[in-house]
Amino acid sequence: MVCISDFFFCLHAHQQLAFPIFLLECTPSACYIRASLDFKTSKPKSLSPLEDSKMSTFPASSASLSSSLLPPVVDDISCTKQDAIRNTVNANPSIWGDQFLTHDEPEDLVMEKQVVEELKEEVRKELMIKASSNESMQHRKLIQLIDVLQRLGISYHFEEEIEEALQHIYVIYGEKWSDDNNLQNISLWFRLLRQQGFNISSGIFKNHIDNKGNFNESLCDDAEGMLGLYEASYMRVEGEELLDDALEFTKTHLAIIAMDPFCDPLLRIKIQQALKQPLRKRLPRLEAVRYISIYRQEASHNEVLLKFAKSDFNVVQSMHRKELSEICKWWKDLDLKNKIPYVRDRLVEVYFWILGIYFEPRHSHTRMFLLKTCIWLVVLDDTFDNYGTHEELKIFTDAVQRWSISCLDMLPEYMKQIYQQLLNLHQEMEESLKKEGKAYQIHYVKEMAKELTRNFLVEAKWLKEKYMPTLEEYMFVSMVTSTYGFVIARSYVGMNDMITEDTFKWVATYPPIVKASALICRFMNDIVTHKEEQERGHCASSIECYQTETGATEKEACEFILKKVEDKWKVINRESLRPTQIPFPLLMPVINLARVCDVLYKHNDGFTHSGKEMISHIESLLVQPAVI
Ligand SMILES: CC(C)=CCC/C(C)=C/COP(=O)(O)OP(=O)(O)O
Ligand SMILES: [Mg+2]
Repeated sequence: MVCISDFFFCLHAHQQLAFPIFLLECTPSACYIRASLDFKTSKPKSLSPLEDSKMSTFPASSASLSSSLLPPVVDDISCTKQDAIRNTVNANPSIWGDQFLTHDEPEDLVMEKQVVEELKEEVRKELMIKASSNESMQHRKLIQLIDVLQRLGISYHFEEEIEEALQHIYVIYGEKWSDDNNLQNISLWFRLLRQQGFNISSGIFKNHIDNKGNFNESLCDDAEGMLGLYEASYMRVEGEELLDDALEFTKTHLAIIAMDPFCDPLLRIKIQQALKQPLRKRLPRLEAVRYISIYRQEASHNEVLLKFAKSDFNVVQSMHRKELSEICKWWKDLDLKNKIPYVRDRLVEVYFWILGIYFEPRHSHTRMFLLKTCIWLVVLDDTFDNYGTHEELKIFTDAVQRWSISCLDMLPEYMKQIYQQLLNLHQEMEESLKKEGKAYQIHYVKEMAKELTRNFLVEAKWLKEKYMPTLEEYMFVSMVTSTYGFVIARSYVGMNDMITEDTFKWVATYPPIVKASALICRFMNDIVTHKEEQERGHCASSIECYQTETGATEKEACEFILKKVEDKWKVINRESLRPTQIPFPLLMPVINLARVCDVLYKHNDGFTHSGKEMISHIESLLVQPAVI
């Protein structure tokens, strides 16, 4: 009999918190908990604030944790009777079936690729001509061109040129946008520069305020200007009251304009879409689909840009379909859908999520690694949140901390494959990174996986002990279990040469922008999933924590949490202003991850239960070609 008696201390990346997980005794075929070092009775000296918190009563739903028959897959686990209490909620099957398993390249792809290559150079020239000019008229056209390129989803071809062009604009107009008093142009200048991380003052908008401090009512006649100001105001940081006011003012008046029966139909659509979701929160790839259809209706549209955007979209879509088909085959071979049926089969939705982080062809390799580990993440989340018993989860967490194939024997049968996959995926990536001299990166992502399971285990413990954390305690743990730190670190693996060891160290400390993105995900997810989760048995969410702490109603709690989401966006905006702690382009996955939540979790849990809107998003990215 092999005996392993061990303490594990959970070290949070930067807070240096420590607490024991458990004491184990294992045999190769069976494993059980010999003694559990309870948080309340076995505190080591340096404890997490979580451990010192008072335990309060948690209103567990009567429907929670139903004792049920174990499926055959776990029959051979030796565990105590109480360990066998598990949730058995099975997820709805994927709505996509085998639709994405194969992919045939469209016949006209070769031609589309040719169009892209030809038009790319034409657009590049135009960009360079405008960027090298000293005339303010050309500069006006330059920022309009950059805006269109970004919205059409083709700016990734010209990242260096756009960076240089905006640098140039910043040097000339860092304080004030030319003599042009046109609100649409000022707003565009402001938004583009802020989006690119240039710290320009919002004071310029004071010109549009009367002596009582209100925005001039005359602006209401300038719908395009108001639309521009509305989009610009979403670049606000904490304390920018002027932009808070601008947002309220434009929201109110744009809604009135859109209701006017004489409003131009295209303008009405643009306003309605903007009010539904501001540009700052839109996913670039979805924006490309939307904007191609809007732009072609604009009288002033440029035919070359439109053609280029359409062909490029279709070329990239075909590449995405190839990636997805590869992943579908991998997933089918693993057969986890049948082996562990409690897991949500949300392959396509995960792919959508990853495309939200980056869609560009150059990230294909990293995207595939990220994709596989994120699919694994859903398996992990459902194991912790749904199927695994507390004791099994402790064993699993321990095995992840040890990260060794020798741990396989201590795991319950159904967990073996999950664990094996974890090791395989990282092994595979490590080998590929070694060739590029970047193997060190794997160490950091492994550490974040360990941290993630430790925090998942804290939540499992809260549930088991019916413990109600304070909102602050909850945020501390749940920003990690949002999985965004884990995902952001992975999005950097093999990404490009800007990535250094410091990049990974940076993510691991959850700097403000990472924390903000993670909490946006956590809060938006909580608002739409907390009811269903509480019914099936889940640790308290931010909604329950806040309600318990303040006596607020559920509606009030949701409003409070939603307000926090807006505050976190202000943090993202502030933290993306230069000088940034890591190179500005590396912040894009962090920002995009926050954007994904505004699509997935705005009205319901679009990830778990793909509704009409999500289906339409996924189809527009992966099924329907762009047409003009
Ligand atoms: C690409 C990414 C980031 C994938 C993550 C998938 C995932 C775990 C979603 C949240 O599920 P949930 O609603 O069950 O979350 P939680 O259990 O944290 O509430
Ligand atoms: Mg979950």
